[in-house]
Amino acid sequence: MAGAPQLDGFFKQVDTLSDHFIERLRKAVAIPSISADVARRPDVFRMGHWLADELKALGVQVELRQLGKQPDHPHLDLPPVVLGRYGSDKNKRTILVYGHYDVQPAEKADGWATEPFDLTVDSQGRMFGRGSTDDKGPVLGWLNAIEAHQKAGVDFPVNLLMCFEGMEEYGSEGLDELIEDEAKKWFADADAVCISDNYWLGTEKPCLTYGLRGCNYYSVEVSGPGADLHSGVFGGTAQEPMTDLVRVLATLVDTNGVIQIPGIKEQVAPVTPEEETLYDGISFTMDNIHESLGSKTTIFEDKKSTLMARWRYPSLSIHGIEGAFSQPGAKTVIPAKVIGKFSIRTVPDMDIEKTNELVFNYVKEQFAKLGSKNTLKVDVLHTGKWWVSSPKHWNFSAAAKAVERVFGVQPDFTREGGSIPVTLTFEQATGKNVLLLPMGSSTDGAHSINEKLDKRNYIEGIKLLGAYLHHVAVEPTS
Ligand SMILES: C[C@H](N)C(=O)N[C@@H](Cc1c[nH]cn1)C(=O)O
Ligand SMILES: [Zn+2]
Ligand SMILES: [Zn+2]
Repeated sequence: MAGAPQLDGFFKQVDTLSDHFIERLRKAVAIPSISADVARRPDVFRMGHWLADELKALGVQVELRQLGKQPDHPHLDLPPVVLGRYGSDKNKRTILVYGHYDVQPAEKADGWATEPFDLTVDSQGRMFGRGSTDDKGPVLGWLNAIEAHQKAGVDFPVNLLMCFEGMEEYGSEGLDELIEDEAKKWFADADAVCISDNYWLGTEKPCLTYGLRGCNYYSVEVSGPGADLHSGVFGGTAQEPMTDLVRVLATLVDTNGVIQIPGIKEQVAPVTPEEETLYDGISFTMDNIHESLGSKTTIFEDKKSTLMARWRYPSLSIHGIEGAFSQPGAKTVIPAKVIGKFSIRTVPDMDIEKTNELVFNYVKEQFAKLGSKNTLKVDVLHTGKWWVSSPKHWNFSAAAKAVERVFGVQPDFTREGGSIPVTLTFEQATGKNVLLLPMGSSTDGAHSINEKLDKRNYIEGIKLLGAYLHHVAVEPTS
């Protein structure tokens, strides 16, 4: 292959250092940096500082940016954004990478087979631990790639800018403003952006991702009694907030995922003839989704409808009820105030504000129909817009060559059902192409119990990130 970067020395070094890289992931997973849990905020800070120290030890220039207080908790400091710069050679391209060091909540009692913050490697090379795949493994992938270059004595092919945040799982509070602020400062030299924070469609074939759904997250509060009540004393005499709430929540979506709120589906962009032909070529089977779902309870029986439902149609999920009795046993309480949480994954051409208005009006209407004397409050907790770009850019062609080099296959070009709201912000603020380059696979269980990252995905993923940087350094401008 003429002009192909020499990568053997780097690859060999990654293999040599694999145990060390797993130990680095073990240390990261051990810090329970749960952004949604106020009590864990010191751990989120600890994680940000640990990451900054690891970067400094590798010779990366690091600055921590403070983002002020958290809007919905005015006394709580937001964790710092870790900015890094490695290299400043005017003759090299500059790549900006983003990731997050916060994680979803996790407790052994949720049903984990192992301690969630104790990385546990089984005989099949599955590394279980909260954040292993989302997103500590991929974030450390960049650090590991730097270290392997240093130890192999291989010149680092690009200048690397880094932006690692600690609030992604809580809606990336404060980050949009920072990105806009730094677009002409810390990020000014960026030629392209790469984000490693999503997953392959299956377990064997890597993919490059050019689209994400957005996320509008809502709360519905129903209150009435002055305090929690005895259901024997007050049952049948007091109007119960929980009864009202479950009836309202039940009107949002049906068993087949059809959103019942008028005006939502009307905003969805029509399927084009070009798009119709796209799905057949994607390496994805119903077995893939059944495996990652852990059951055969899919809404659709065919691949195309399933992919379309994940990528290009909105979905509404009900997540939980704050204030409701949820412990084992049979407590006979009537909760005085309950807050239901649900979110809508949004797609082109849905508008955030229009969607909020439709949701608020619908929820209020449904509550009014109950004729309850209780009080309803509906609110939006956070929003993030959908993102779709073109994969016809040198950033993507370089990544495709890197995939072929490391895995010996051509990647699929995919969209993602999840959301990384700052992707669009990076694209708009820097004016540069953004590529999503996932490390983990479809069975990793991000956000779920027993989250894991396969050792193969981690180690080959480090090679992939490094190979991408080599290819992107020499890829002709398209
Ligand atoms: C895809 C990414 N790894 C992820 O998990 N993103 C979250 C972002 C989010 C949106 N609201 C709260 N967090 C997700 O898609 O749920
Ligand atoms: Zn993530
Ligand atoms: Zn996540």
